[in-house]
Amino acid sequence: MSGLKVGIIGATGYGGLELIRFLHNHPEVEKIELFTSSEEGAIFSSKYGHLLTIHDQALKKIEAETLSKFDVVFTSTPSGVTSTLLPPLVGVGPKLIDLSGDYRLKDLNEYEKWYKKTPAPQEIVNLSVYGLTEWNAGNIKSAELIANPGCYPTAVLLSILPLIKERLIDPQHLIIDAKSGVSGAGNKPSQLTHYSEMNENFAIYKVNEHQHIPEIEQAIEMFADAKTSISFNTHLIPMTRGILATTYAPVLPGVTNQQLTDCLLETYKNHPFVRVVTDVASLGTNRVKGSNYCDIFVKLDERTNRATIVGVIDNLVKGAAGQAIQNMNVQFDLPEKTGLDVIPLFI
Ligand SMILES: NC(=O)C1=CN([C@@H]2O[C@H](COP(=O)(O)OP(=O)(O)OC[C@H]3O[C@@H](n4cnc5c(N)ncnc54)[C@H](OP(=O)(O)O)[C@@H]3O)[C@@H](O)[C@H]2O)C=CC1
Ligand SMILES: CC(=O)N[C@@H](CCC(=O)OP(=O)(O)O)C(=O)O
Repeated sequence: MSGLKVGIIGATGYGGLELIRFLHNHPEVEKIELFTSSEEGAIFSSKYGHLLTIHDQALKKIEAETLSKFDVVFTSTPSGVTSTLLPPLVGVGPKLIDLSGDYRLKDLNEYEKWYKKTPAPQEIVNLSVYGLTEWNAGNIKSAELIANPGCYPTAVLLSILPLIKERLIDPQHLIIDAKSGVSGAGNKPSQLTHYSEMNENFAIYKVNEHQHIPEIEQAIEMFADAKTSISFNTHLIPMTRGILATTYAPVLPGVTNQQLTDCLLETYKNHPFVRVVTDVASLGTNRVKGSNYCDIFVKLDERTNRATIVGVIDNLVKGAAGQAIQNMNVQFDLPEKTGLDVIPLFI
């Protein structure tokens, strides 16, 4: 299908801006309209000067009637918003792709516990499809509502799922240590992201309480058929974009380094956005910056019989807007790279 009409709710946020950047060059997208909850009528390029002459349109009010006429509606809003915003739009026309955490957790008690918000109706959560593209394309294809994965879960899951599924590592003792750039926290200022407190600082936050813990555990059960309790912690790095997540996992008896690497290569041989890096010198956030790539790496520590597994993404692209558009491509039978085939920024 070509000539897609796309609406973006939360266009003024960081995820929204990245959706616009990629959809602007998407050959099958004919029209992009931008919706706001707080700045109706504002000219978008007067808020974001880098879009001058490119997106000079006025921001529109969020109305179900207007949105129902689009082919796709992306929502890039804080958690707790789409749980009430999206149910009236389900099944009335547009494919819905939600970048927030509101539809990712199937157990509503878990959602309430980790997000501390009122959950969406269970029947709508039940029909939502988890949008980890490389692992769920079959279901994504026909989904009415996609729960786009969180940024950390994307980096973690793409790197560890193949090794758990092939029973090369022990899922019961996973220790995951993840670091993120500041754009992961969105554009709303906070104490955590305050420049003078974040710059030249390296901090741990949400210790043992990060909302992505149940999401990662749910996906390990869903895609690799293993129930597990992970240790997962997150750190803020004084840079704008990027996530690097390192998992430490015991390998099962007799497993070799070559088997671990071969498993990743085999799993992703037909997936253009996941690159298996074998030279660690080529691994880092600037190798994926601005792009939809996820770079992964594994190395066995023969002294401890533990594997060190690394996943690297740009949190705003593969961790948010890029994966959301990759999912749209799957839904509309387009090659996954359509509109996303850009080279990382590197420098
Ligand atoms: N930043 C990242 O790296 C990632 C973010 N996410 C998730 O994606 C979502 C968006 O993140 P991000 O873009 O960083 O966040 P931002 O804070 O940058 O932007 C969120 C936008 O949501 C809109 N908004 C706020 N309240 C409401 C409301 N009540 N109704 C409708 N719209 C509202 C605002 O626009 P306006 O005032 O114009 O309506 C705002 O610009 C979040 O749920 C986040 O957790 C997921 C993966 C990665
Ligand atoms: C650096 C930073 O603060 N990152 C955010 C990522 C938030 C996110 O993407 O979370 P949901 O989509 O699950 O709400 C965090 O750690 O909470």
